[in-house]
Amino acid sequence: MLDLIQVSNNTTPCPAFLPAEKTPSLPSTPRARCPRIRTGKPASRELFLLTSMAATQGASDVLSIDKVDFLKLQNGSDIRGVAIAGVEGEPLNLTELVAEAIAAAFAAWLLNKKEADGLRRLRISVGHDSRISAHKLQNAVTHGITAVGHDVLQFGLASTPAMFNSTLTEDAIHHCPADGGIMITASHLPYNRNGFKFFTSDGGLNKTDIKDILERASRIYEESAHCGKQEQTGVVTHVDYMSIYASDLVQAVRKSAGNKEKPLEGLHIVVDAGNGAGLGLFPNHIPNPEDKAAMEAITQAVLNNKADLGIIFDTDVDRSAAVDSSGRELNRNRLIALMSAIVLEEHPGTTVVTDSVTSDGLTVFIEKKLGGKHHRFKRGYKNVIDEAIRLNSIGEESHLAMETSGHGALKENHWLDDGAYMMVKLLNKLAGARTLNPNIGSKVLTDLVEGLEEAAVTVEIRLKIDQNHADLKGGPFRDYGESILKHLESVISKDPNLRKAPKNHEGVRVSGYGGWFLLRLSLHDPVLPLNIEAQSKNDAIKLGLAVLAAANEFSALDTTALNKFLQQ
Ligand SMILES: O=P(O)(O)OC[C@H]1O[C@H](O)[C@H](O)[C@@H](O)[C@@H]1O
Repeated sequence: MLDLIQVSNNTTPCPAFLPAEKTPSLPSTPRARCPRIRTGKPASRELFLLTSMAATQGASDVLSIDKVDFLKLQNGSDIRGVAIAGVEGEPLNLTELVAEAIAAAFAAWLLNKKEADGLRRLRISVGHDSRISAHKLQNAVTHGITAVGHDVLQFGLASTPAMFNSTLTEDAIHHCPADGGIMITASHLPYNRNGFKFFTSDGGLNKTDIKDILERASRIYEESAHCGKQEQTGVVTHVDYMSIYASDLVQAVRKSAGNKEKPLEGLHIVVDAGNGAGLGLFPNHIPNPEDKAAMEAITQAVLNNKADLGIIFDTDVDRSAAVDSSGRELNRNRLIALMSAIVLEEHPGTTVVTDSVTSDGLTVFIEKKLGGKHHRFKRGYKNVIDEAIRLNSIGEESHLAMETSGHGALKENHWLDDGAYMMVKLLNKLAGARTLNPNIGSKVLTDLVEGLEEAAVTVEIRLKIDQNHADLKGGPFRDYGESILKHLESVISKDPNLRKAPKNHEGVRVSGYGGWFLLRLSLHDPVLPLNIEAQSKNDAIKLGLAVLAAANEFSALDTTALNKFLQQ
């Protein structure tokens, strides 16, 4: 299903859009020389009048743009910003013009990478989730790419894993593989945010690549203020890629049931598809399988409908979780245990890489019950996946990388961070079991996590660092956070009831009172998340008090949330 919507071919691209190293230098005092540019606001706020890139705004030839700190849009290996105005304290910073510059920067970055293969004209797939800012950003991204002479495959509503997959699919009729893919999403974040994830056939881009792209985007954004209106020279093609991707997933389930056409026939499965499609405002709950309200909603739907299984995704389908017919949640540690059971059946002895907040019970389950190895690494889905890839490269076999957040990737699926594929693995198991016993339901899945020890009390408390506090002496919050962790470590070493975890890759993880805690720095925010698991509230309080004793020494750390937990 192809729909060619636009072709043109002329005009010299604005130098701002050329790859960074080829950009001719602009006059040193461009604003004085360019007749189109005048400033009407104080220099400190640098307001340019911009004529180029205006097409997607539907604006007149002249519009104004604020100076933007592009690097602030980096969120690890993603780009995130505010795309809808109106939420107090969250000013708009992901405008269409910013999005255009970022897309042009990605194209320049990708061209640099692909030039070695002789590629001059790129094909970039663009998809989006259900947010209300999706269309305007899709148009902006498309314009940013076509204005520099590359082609766009517009997929429309798509999932993040599908965008990566489009760089691997061999399908000339649908113009695949794409040289690169852009997913417009802010994952499970609130409706006013949006952002980008970028892919090549090597996987998702890493932090260094994102920084490079944002630096290029910043130059493009500022320099484009001096150019005339850009004509789009690239071709835009609409491709119904989700049908291709979905049919691959359906084939996988059929195959696991001996190529039966309808292996799940008769089962009643409830799906919560991120709770935003169509509206994009997430009216019922945050679309996140880690979120309590989200899990309660899908559990209730399963019970009310007497369904056999419930499945829940986040908005861009890279996170997922399930609920069995009795309403038992299969998320967080339980979902990792379940996936480990499935993967270890296929690959005995393999290493399962997880994030840092996984439970001690999970280690025992993977190692003692399943005969695998649990490698507890850092938080962050990209960290976990990259670590699994690294282990394989040094000869340690690993087939599964998962986070308690519901992100997960399998070696057999190109290490694609894919919530839908995780659920397909569960459905495969179910479909396979039903070929032997047509009456079997989701109990076959629940039985696989039998024996997983779980703590009676599980909490995550997020302690904020006040970045403007005098205690930080103007320094970065990360340094302050590190000094808190260091101090905690020394306090712990003097407490005979507590033991630091022998192997630990992130923060301070400590066992004691029959449970454990982990205090670490958030990947992105000025926050120290504290996870505690214990067999009773009393034991959890003892662990919490040990943290509080160290934390109290640091006046820029807000311990209100911890105090509240301790007093409950
Ligand atoms: O470090 P935190 O603030 O808890 O955030 C950690 C989370 O950040 C992002 O959402 C990543 O996509 C997740 O993979 C990660 O788990």
